[in-house]
Amino acid sequence: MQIHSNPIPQIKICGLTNAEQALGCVAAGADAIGLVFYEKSPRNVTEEQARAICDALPEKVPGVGVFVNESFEFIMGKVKTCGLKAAQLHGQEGPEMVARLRESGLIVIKGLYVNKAPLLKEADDFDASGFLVECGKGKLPGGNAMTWNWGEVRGFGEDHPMILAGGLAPDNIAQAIDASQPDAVDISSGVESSPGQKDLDKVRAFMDGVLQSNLRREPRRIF
Ligand SMILES: O=C(O)c1ccccc1N[C@@H]1O[C@H](COP(=O)(O)O)[C@@H](O)[C@H]1O
Repeated sequence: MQIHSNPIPQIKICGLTNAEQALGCVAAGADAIGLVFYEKSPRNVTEEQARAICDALPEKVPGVGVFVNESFEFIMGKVKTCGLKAAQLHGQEGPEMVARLRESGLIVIKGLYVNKAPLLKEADDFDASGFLVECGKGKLPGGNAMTWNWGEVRGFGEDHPMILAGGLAPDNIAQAIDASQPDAVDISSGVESSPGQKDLDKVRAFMDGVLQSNLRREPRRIF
C-alpha cells in the first residue's frame, strides 16, 4: 500500500489485453482497468481476453468495458460473460442507456468532449457515476494520444465527478492534474510500448508523476 501525504486522483489504466500486464498495473497503483470492446481499436479485446483479465483482478479493482454506440444487450452480454463491473460509453449513447446500465448495478462512465458532441454542457442530462472528458480530436473516439488544454475543464470538475483523459503521459500528468483538478485520470497510449501492450516502467513513471501532482481537495470516488 502506498502512503500519500496529499490527496491524489483515482487512476484508470485503459486498453489492457492480458492479465499479466493488468496485474502489473494494479501492483503499481491502478484503481480500475479498462478493456476496449471496439473493433476499430488496436486495443480491441476478445471475450476470452477480457474474462481472463477480470478473473485475475482483485475484488476492489473493477474491469471497465469501453463501448462505442453498442446496444444495451451487447453491453450486458459482455458484462455477464467477462465479469465487468463498469461500462464506459464513448459514443452517442443517451441518458436512457446510462440509466438502464446503472439500474443493472454497474458503475457507468459517460464520455464527453470539449470540441464535439456529446459536449460537456450535456452532462446534466446524464445520471452517470462519472464523466470522462476528452478534447474530441483524433480519428478514434478515444486512445488517440492527443494532448490538449486540460485546464479548460477545471470548472466542469468542480460541479461533476470528472475523469481526465487524452494525451496523458508520465512527463505531463502532474501538470495535467494541477491544471484540471480531476477526481480521476485515465491513460492508455502514454504507458504503452505498442498499441495494447503496456510498458510497466512507463506505468510506474506515470504513478510517480501522479504522486508529484497537487490536488487541492479530496477527490470524489468514482471506481
Ligand atoms: O483506447 C482506445 O483504443 C479507445 C477506443 C475507443 C474509445 C476509447 C478508447 N480509449 C479511451 O481514450 C482515453 C484516452 O486515450 P489516450 O491516453 O489518449 O491514448 C483512454 O484513457 C481510454 O479511456
